[in-house]
Amino acid sequence: MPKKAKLDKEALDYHQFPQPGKISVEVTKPVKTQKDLSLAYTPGVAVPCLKIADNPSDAYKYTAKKNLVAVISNGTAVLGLGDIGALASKPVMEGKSVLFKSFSAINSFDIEVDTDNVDRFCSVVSAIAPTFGGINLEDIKAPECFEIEKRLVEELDIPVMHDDQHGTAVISAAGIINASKIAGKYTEHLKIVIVGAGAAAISCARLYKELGADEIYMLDSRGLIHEGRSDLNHYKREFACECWMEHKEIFENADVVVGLSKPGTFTLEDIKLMDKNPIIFALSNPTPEVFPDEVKKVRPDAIVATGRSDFDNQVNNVLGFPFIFRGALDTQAKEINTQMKLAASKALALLTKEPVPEYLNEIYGKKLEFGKDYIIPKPFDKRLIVEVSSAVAEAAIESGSSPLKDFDMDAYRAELATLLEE
Ligand SMILES: NC(=O)C1=CN([C@@H]2O[C@H](COP(=O)(O)OP(=O)(O)OC[C@H]3O[C@@H](n4cnc5c(N)ncnc54)[C@H](OP(=O)(O)O)[C@@H]3O)[C@@H](O)[C@H]2O)C=CC1
Ligand SMILES: CC(=O)C(=O)O
Ligand SMILES: [Mg+2]
Repeated sequence: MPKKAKLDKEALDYHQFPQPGKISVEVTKPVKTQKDLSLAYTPGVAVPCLKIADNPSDAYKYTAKKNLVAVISNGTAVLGLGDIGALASKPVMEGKSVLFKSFSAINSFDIEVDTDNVDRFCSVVSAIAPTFGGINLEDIKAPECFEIEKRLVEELDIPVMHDDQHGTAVISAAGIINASKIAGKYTEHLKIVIVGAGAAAISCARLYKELGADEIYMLDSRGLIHEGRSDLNHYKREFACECWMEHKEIFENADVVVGLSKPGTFTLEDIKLMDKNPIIFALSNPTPEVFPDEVKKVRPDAIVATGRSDFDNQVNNVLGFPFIFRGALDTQAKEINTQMKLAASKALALLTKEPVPEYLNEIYGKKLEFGKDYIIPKPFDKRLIVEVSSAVAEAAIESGSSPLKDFDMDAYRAELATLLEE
């Protein structure tokens, strides 16, 4: 059987057996006796209900809210598959819930909302928000995603983050910090081309600017985004360069290309034009813009990353949202701000340079060492929860997003280290 057909069959079997889907709900209190039932359900359950009615913050004390995040999509930009609808997005959203639980011990439900109307979507999400400690928006297309996130952040008193925007920005920024070091370049001097101008691309460009990069060229399905175009929304206009230029000129001597679009939107010919040690992030999922083995043939000096789990350098938001929400939930942060995102990027970049524990070398079947083929940590690295979540928590407190004052960071790090113990 061809390799692709074999993987397709394995993926379907994985999702179907032994029972359909990837998540279930577990009960955390004893429910074995009449007494248990009278505590868990009526009459006992009325007592915490009335406490919460008197004091809403008691919901964090008596319910699962504190450690529960909703993964919510309307299915309009599912991976790079496009607008396949709410129901068809469910395997991805269940998958995000799996990653929350597996990598940061956060409970999560996936919720697929069948509407592409911004008002309707926002009113559904804000109506169900009391259940949750945080909201992870996923795979909602641009430009609607920007308005949706803005409104929900303003309206709700729990952290709300659109993962495709900020998770992707945090991880790719960490990748750029490390790859530019390996390439012998400064982030401030990079010429960066971003192919795609949607949810992920716009937010990535904003965070790269925070890192000091200011030569950024962005392309959408109609080509270069420049001031002469009359078809740009104001999100794209933020990254319009002054003048139109030829496609060839955009890639000439570029240091970095970040693909956040779909397969085939830039080519090996484009990559050949780039500066020495080019950094190629082909991040579209499941099929990258270009494949690493093809890039390596034309540019052996390239540092290449994809969003996939089956190549080196997985630049994927799986390294972000579990740990960002962990730090935000634990500090009761009201929002996930730029300081928290930058702290996450820097923690990821730093962790990559540390010696890799032996269990990870075993999982990946090779010795992992900071360099061209290891620019970013691996998702199974159990140090991520400690390093990234504590960095996010610290930034939440320092930036004032968290109301907590006397937070014991050493004790918190020690607690984080125990969360993934079997
Ligand atoms: N690795 C990772 O962690 C992540 C990867 N991604 C990937 O990024 C991609 C985009 O996701 P997202 O931003 O959410 O989706 P959006 O739908 O918001 O954006 C898609 C963008 O791709 C652009 N595009 C389409 N065709 C071309 C083309 N020929 N040349 C240049 N740009 C083109 C669209 O242009 P136009 O505006 O003109 O329609 C649009 O700006 C997906 O493949 C997704 O899997 C996303 C998040 C995380
Ligand atoms: C990884 C991810 O969130 C995406 O490709 O949409
Ligand atoms: Mg996504």
